[in-house]
Amino acid sequence: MFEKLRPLTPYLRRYWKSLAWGGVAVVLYNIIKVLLPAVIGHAIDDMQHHLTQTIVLHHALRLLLIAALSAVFLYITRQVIIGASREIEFDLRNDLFANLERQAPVFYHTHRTGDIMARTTNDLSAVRQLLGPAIMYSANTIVFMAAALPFMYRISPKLTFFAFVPMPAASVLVQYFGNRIHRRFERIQAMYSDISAKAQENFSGARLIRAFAQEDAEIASFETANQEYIRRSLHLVRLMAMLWPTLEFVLGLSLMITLLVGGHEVVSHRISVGQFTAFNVYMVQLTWPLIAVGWVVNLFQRGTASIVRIDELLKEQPTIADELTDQELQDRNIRVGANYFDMKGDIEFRNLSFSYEGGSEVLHNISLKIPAGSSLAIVGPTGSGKSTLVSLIPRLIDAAPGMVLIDDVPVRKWLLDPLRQNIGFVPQETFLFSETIRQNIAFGVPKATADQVEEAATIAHIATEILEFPKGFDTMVGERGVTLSGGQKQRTSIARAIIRNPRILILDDALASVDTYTEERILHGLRNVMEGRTTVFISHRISTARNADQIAVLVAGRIAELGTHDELLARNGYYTSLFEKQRLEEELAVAT
Ligand SMILES: Nc1ncnc2c1ncn2[C@@H]1O[C@H](COP(=O)(O)OP(=O)(O)OP(=O)(O)O)[C@@H](O)[C@H]1O
Repeated sequence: MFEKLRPLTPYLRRYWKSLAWGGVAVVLYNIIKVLLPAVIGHAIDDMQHHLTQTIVLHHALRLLLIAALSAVFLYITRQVIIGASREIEFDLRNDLFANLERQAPVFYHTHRTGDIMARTTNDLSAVRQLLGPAIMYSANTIVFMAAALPFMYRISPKLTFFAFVPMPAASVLVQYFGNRIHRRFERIQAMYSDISAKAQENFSGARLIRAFAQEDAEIASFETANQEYIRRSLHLVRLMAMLWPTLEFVLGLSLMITLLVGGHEVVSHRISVGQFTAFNVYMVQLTWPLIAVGWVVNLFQRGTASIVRIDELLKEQPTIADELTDQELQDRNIRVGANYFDMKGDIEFRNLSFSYEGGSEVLHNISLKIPAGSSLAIVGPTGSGKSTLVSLIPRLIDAAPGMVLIDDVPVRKWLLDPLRQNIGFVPQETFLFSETIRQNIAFGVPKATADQVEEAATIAHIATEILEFPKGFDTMVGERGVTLSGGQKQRTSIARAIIRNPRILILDDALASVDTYTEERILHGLRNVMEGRTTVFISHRISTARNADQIAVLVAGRIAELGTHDELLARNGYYTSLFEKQRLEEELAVAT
């Protein structure tokens, strides 16, 4: 079990001072507490001999002092140990989030959000309980036992021996139940992850579920999962329900033995009534800690199951990360000096072939140069690999080394930060945060001024619509605010890319939801802003593509045609047929 706790070592080391102070407080608390039965025993013995008002008062004061001191040390124990457990939980949560934040986008395709959420909440809380209450109670139990045993032994070795006879049985029981609790708890947590994932998908997919009238089916399916969860939980409850009374029975057994053996010792005058009472008080004091062992074991088992699950996420290495060796970094710095982070914006795909993990090849032997300051439009049938191709530029996915280059340097030999800071990317699926429109546009540019935000919005042709909202740019978006239309979201997303003042702008079908008139005005604005910068845009519309310096037609992962609008029309291929089709559509639209 301790092997499984190894991931906690660095955190425990960080708070060793607090934990050491907690340890000192535990020792002092228990030393004080162990004096209580002795005082009671003396008081009772005194009652049988020479009891005076003063002696009673003395005993009472001693008890008061013990109560006061033990209260103080208990306070310190709880404050320090529970406090440290909260601090460790805080650090773990931060580390977890930071590691999740570094993962490549593909990580979130292969891991369910609900499962990740369950690990960062429920499991984290189980680990905190292990570090706080579980450690505190077990330390208290162990120290109190160690402190009380010499006192009990002094009263009567024989009585001590018999009183503790049932204890090995308790330890065997705890061990046996502990293993089973651990296994059951793991199964419960796995089910909890499933339920969280299901709930999360239902909330995100609310529109789809309503549109397909699948509420009842989803409720039924959720209930099935929930039933399985409760079934597994009740399994654990049954186990716990057996553990506690069994432990209590074992303790009852030892109290009975104490009475039998102790009574005999008193009758034969080997120990006094006071001593016998003190012994019983020790046994009673031991009852709760020993019963708590069952609970503590449960906390330990839950905590270890959870730390394993958390550690899996902590150990996850980002599949896309900086690949420059220190030597390469140094060489590059010397060669380019302070301008290392500067980018001209030349893009090249060199004999690029690409397949997603476990899948067949999506892009085949693509060679293409996009000179800095020029524009490239990519058109092609759906699923032909357009998004895949542009995602390789900011390394959202990685091709084999040397296949994608910027300024003649393979993208994998760029540092991720400067690479991505120089690229404005508008993905196919827009995502806005539940913040103000201003914050959404200024995302990644925290120092952006109000003027810059408005200017970016003007170029993206969204400013007028934003200013019509009662709170203008300070309007909240999403769950706590307005719902923007698909086209408004796209344009906000374009403004977000523009404000970064990127050397390379990539628009992945980012004008699909705006009408052709607005599209033309946005493109016109972009042409001015992107003067001397590189633009790559994917489109299904000829109207978007026609003015680009180069147009690439991608069919089934290969470049089928490449050239300017006029050159491609002259070839009479896919591009021409797309052009004819769209011209016909336009004519029909005008005619009707
Ligand atoms: N994350 C992924 N994992 C595995 N396969 C993927 C992934 N993303 C895309 N693909 C596959 O790669 C191929 C190309 O997809 P891609 O999204 O690049 O096409 P596209 O030309 O942009 O399509 P569209 O015009 O419909 O957006 C498709 O067959 C798709 O199923």
